[in-house]
Amino acid sequence: MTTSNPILRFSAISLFPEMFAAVTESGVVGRAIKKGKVAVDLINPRDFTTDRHRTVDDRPYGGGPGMLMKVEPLEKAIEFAQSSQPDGNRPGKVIYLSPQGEKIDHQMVSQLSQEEHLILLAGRYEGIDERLLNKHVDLELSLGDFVLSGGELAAMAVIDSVTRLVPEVLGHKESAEQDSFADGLLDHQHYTRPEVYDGNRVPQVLLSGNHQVIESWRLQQRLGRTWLRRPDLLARKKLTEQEEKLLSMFQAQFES
Ligand SMILES: COc1ccccc1CNc1ccc(C(N)=O)cn1
Repeated sequence: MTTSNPILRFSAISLFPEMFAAVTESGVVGRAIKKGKVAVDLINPRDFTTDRHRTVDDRPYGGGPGMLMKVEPLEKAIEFAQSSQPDGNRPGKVIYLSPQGEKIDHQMVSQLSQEEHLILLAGRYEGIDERLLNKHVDLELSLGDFVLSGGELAAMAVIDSVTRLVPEVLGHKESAEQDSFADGLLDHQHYTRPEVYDGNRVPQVLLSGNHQVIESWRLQQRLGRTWLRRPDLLARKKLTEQEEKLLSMFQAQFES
């Protein structure tokens, strides 16, 4: 079935393409694919091997533990992904997920959501040959300072977070804008039924029906929680006069 031109196309290059069913067959990404808003192609370097054993790993020069991804199959997979770009469009951006990459944050995700074609390279073993990286990779990105056994989970995190920001994917655009980090602050607390849970009541302000007071309380909680938990984020944010006032009231209560 040919979909109308998706807004954004992902090509995931991975030795374990079946892992991507976790995002392509459910939730926001699954629905966006059904709606033809995004597409996710799966490309397996093993399909580009020429030896009888379909070898995809290779030994590291200089010895040491572990293997690397074999250069030829991987390069052919990348070139295949790039060739699958409709004519006249900008070439796909090749992103390599690795612990050595630039830390991903909302700004980066937002920039990526403007692209037309993202080629995500999920590494396995100890990684890839540096010369292949220098030749083909446009952006090396990391989810954080920890090691996964493969880049697939990191690639799926990119697919999910970027897809949320593609216009009309979330339907009620609201929640993407309301996502924490969207404006550099953490999210406020959330409450739902029952009104009294485990002896704790829902904050009265949320039951008041006064939307102006509720919005102000929520903003104050976002400012206060960011101050308490992520002062690094707060330091990067220019606060309005109203925000300054709300935060200082929060700090006064906190320190009283
Ligand atoms: C030993 O694994 C590797 C070694 C080198 C490169 C890629 C991998 C694949 N693993 C990854 C990938 C990404 C992240 C991250 N922090 O984004 C963590 N692990």
